[in-house]
Amino acid sequence: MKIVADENMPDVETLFASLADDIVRLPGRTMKNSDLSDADVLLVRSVTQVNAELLDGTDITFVGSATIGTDHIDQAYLESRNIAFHHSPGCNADSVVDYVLAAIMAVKPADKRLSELRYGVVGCGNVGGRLSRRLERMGLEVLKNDPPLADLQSDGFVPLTDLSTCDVVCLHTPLTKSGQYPTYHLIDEAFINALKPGCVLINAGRGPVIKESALLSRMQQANDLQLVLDVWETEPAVSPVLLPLTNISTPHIAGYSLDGKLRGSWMLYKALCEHLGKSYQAEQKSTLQLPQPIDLEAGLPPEEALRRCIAQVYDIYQDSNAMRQALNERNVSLWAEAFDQLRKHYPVRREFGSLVVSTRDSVLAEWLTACGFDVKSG
Ligand SMILES: NC(=O)C1=CN([C@@H]2O[C@H](COP(=O)(O)OP(=O)(O)OC[C@H]3O[C@@H](n4cnc5c(N)ncnc54)[C@H](O)[C@@H]3O)[C@@H](O)[C@H]2O)C=CC1
Ligand SMILES: O=C(O)C(=O)[C@H](O)COP(=O)(O)O
Repeated sequence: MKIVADENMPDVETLFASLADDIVRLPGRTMKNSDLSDADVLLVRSVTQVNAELLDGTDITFVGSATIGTDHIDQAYLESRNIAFHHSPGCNADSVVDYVLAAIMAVKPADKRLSELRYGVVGCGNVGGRLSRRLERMGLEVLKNDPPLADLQSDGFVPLTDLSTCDVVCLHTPLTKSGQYPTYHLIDEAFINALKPGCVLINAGRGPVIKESALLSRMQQANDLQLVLDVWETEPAVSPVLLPLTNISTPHIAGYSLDGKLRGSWMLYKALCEHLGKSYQAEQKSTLQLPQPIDLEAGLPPEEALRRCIAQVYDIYQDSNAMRQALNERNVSLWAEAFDQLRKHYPVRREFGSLVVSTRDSVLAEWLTACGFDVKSG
């Protein structure tokens, strides 16, 4: 069996060696039909468009995407050719939630406590659901918008327009252009113009969910939103006009904890084993080094404790500054390439849950557990 896999998927050789005679690694963005002529299995990330053009005439029987999102996959085509498809739902959801909490702490007004702000979450699945639960457990007020989920369980959701009263709005929908609730340009002029001055708008879902021209228009007229953009309408190309108007700008790395990436590869390994009727290890074993544990004195203000814990595992400004520097030192025509290079060479980042926090303060212990850390109290 021959596997062709994206070069940026970790652990493929270790996991899949026993299943394949040949494993070939290729850059995902430029994978083409002729690369797959004698392959049986294709493993991709979000940058490969998997469709008739890529697969017609090939003998691929299994496609795996080590991602949560599936907007790059023509699932109807795969079904029509009876090609099995699996992705990795939830694999990097905690990583995205960590990113959002780090972003909120980085850009929230210095004179406001977290509890003085109202939070809006659009899309409450794996990522938005976990984010909402963490925020609610932290005692914060959260307005949730998710029409497909609301249709199923009715309680606890509000219309999108209600979120214009929020101080922080986080976008976590898939990118869809059809169906009852399409998300393409969901965040349009009407929503953007209704946002409160000072609102923090965070997009760690998919770029085209925001109509960038409408965002640009508000920012050019009023420059009164705090923007945290991890995803971009035309990525890997980034708007050179929008970039300087953002507070935090990153190259689609919200889900790039090493934990999340390894989980994505593991989920595909498990799916392929099941597809082939082969047995596999019951659990994914982590060999990752833990971040330096942290001890927190009793009586520390909770937000200061959170700040120290986040600093131990993730510096979001480092990511943002790296992107700005890489783009600003190049001609705009080279930005797309630079964006992909930043993603390819992304440093090791661990999830909040990998940080062991010790404290005797039971209030802090409860709060930091809610924030997602591994707290040892007492
Ligand atoms: N920036 C990054 O690194 C990452 C981005 N993502 C993106 O985030 C998206 C969400 O991820 P998950 O939460 O795991 O997906 P999910 O499928 O678990 O949840 C998506 C939620 O969005 C809801 N939704 C769909 N249409 C909607 C609409 N019109 N308005 C409001 N809500 C709507 C769905 O009902 C569902 O509950 C992914 O599809 C992917 O595109 C995911 C991982 C990493
Ligand atoms: O899982 C998803 O969906 C994502 O957006 C991934 O974090 C994107 O990473 P790549 O697949 O583009 O490496």
